[in-house]
Amino acid sequence: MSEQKRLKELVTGLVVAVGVSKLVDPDREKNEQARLKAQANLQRIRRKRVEGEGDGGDGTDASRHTNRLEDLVLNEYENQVALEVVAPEDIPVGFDAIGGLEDIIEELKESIIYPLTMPHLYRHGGALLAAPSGVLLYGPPGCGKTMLAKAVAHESGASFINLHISTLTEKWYGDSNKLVRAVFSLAKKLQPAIIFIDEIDAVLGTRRSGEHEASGMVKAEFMTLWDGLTSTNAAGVPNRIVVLGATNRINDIDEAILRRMPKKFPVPLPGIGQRQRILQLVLGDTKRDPERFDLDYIARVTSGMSGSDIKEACRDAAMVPMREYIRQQRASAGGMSQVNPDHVRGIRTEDFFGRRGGRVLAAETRSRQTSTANAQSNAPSNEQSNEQSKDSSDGYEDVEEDEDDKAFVPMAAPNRMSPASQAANKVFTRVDLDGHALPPSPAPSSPLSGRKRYALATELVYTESKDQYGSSSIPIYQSATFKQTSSNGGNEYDYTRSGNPTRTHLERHLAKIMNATRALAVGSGMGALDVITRLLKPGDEVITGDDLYGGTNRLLTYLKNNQGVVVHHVDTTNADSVNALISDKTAMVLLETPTNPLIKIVDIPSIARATHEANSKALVVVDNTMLSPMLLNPLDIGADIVYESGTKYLSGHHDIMAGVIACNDSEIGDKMYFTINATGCGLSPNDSFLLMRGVKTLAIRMEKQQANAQRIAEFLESHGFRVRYPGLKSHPQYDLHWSMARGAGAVLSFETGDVTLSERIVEAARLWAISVSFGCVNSLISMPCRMSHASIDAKTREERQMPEDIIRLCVGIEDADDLIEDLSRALVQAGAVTVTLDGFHANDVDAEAATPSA
Ligand SMILES: N[C@@H](CCSC[C@H](N)C(=O)O)C(=O)O
Repeated sequence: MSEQKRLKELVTGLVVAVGVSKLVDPDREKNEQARLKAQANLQRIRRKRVEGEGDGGDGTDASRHTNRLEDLVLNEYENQVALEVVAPEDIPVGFDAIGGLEDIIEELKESIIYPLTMPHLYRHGGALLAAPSGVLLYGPPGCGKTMLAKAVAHESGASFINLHISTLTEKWYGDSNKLVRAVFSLAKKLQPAIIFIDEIDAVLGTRRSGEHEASGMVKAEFMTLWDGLTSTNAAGVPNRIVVLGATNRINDIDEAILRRMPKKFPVPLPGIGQRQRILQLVLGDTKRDPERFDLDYIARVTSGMSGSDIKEACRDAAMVPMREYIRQQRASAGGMSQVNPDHVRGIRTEDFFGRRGGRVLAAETRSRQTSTANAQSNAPSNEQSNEQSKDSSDGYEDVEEDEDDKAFVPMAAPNRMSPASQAANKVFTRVDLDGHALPPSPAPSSPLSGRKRYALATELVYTESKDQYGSSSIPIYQSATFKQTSSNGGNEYDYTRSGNPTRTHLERHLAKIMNATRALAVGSGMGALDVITRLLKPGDEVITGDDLYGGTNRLLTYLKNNQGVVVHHVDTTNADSVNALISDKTAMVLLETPTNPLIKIVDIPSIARATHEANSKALVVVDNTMLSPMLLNPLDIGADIVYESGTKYLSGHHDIMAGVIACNDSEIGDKMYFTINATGCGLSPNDSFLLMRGVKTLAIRMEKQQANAQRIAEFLESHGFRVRYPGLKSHPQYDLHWSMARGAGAVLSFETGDVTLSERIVEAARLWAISVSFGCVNSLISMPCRMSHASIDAKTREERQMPEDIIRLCVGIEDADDLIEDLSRALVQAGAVTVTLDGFHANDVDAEAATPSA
């Protein structure tokens, strides 16, 4: 046999032998690798402990009573578990990297670290002074529970067994139990040791009927061995092993397991101070726009977000300047060949509020910063029952530990904090216009927080609240006052005039759907305009329409007569008329579109552009009540402030009065919030709840109301009436309207040419209620000059050419045929139409009065 042939046979034999051995024991290789890795792991622990031996400078004796690690012989299962062991010295997180948790840390030291590290001190107290064998950290995901657990291991010098569910899940029946036994036997060999189980609810969740037998056996085995930890060894030395669990679903943990963790520590969402630190750390050396980045503001609006959410929001925001730069480069002549990272602009506040498709909401030339406050912390106290501490099941994963996690410093629940740490963690770091601590005011609903932005119909329904019970609907916090934790305050809310959780929830939701960074809810639409017009001072000039809601006209007239504000009424459908009046005294341009009741259309983008070009300080304010955010977002097309009567479409049932305001400018938002707090016009908790409920059905109501309105408008037009409705092609500003809006709304008007005829029609209607207002689910009919606009005196109405006979129809969600039938009958009964064998036709209407003017 040649040398070459022999070599070939040898190699073949070896290959076969290895193959056969694999067939005989497919896990052999895996086990061997585990053994080697585990040995390497333990070797590191041993080396560290030997280095630390005799180093009793800190008063601890971590190495005392420890088994000689070089003598450790591990079985195959212990080897598998040993893969999850981390030497305390290898954990880069200590208590000094955690801020705001002093009380919890102190308790952790007393109840775990000292008994683990100085057992001789505790011996005289017997079992009473031993470390508890189980400790639970619970709270929302992404708040640093894992980091806290690791810090405990680091500080105590204990071996850290980071137990993953996959470690205990073995395919061979019975192996899982062996692994559980290995966890405890290894912990005994390595003690002091911490067995850390993240998401303990997944491993040791509530036992249920029908549960797999193996799973039940694992839990039973785990509990038996856990109970054994309380026993002492032959020398009377207690075990120094603690099972440390972390969960964001405390209610899902088996009762029997919970009893074995007598110490429970809430780790709530980060407070304002922690969020500032998180932002500092996560943003690191990310380039910031010195003029347009407000870290404090971002810290405030991220209230209610976990550390991992904030990190995700930062990641999204940081992409905006980069994306913008790449687009510019692609579009430029130089293309991508001349990219220079130094030319990428710094991150701005507005980058945190990007909109779907990367379109940034913020107007390029205007500051988009907003100040807001904090949401309530929902973390229950240590003593609270499990039921009370159930966290919302929002499906977020807890953050993986990495360097960035140093930022996820949890804050103790307020009622656990000492006055000193409360002072250090003072919640309200901002002051109002008078220099007083700024109480809570609304933050936007969704700084991106890494989540997809849905279509409006979805966003209207989808709410993000971290209610402690996961309530689907925001609770009504029917409370005027909120208890504080010390004389310094310390809680998020103090007095409902200043802020109320139900109102805050609504305001955040409104901000989201109105494409604003700040929304405010007050007692009525006119209350909203009152808040806005308090931005004016004597000598300021306001330019507004000549076809204007009566209440708006009344308030402006009051300001003109009593507050030294100059008010110009012009035809705002003609942008040139507005432009001609703009001067450096112009403080506000106040627009309605469609106008009420003549349904004229105003070109918001053109007027806003011209206004801002002529006077950058002038504010463009839009009353969007006629369309609602469902059909128009004036802030997207140049407005600075938008307001609406929440009594109308937003609530939809005419069972509350409400007003909402939205903007994207922090200073303006602060000023308006100041007025609301100072005057006490904030929306009540109960009405906030109702408005929130109404908003959720806005899309479906508006859809039906609009479809009905279109049918009615076409019906009237086809019977010879001149109808004012932007859904009709005959509307002279049809194209302009559709260039801005997503729908025509559900308010239309028509004239009869005769006031008494109009009266007869209105009074003959049965299904159509004679009522002011609009946007409600039931249909209304009114004569504006007698009703909603009666506050405009007859002379002014005449000057402004308001047709006294005009009838306004506000269409509801009823069956359209019923509405048409009732209206037909009313028209016939009132004598407004001539009936022929072919149907009926409007009697001659004064064409001049009835033709909508552009
Ligand atoms: N009597 C009230 C009339 C309210 S009108 C309500 C609504 N804005 C509408 O246009 O119908 C008043 O004096 O303000």
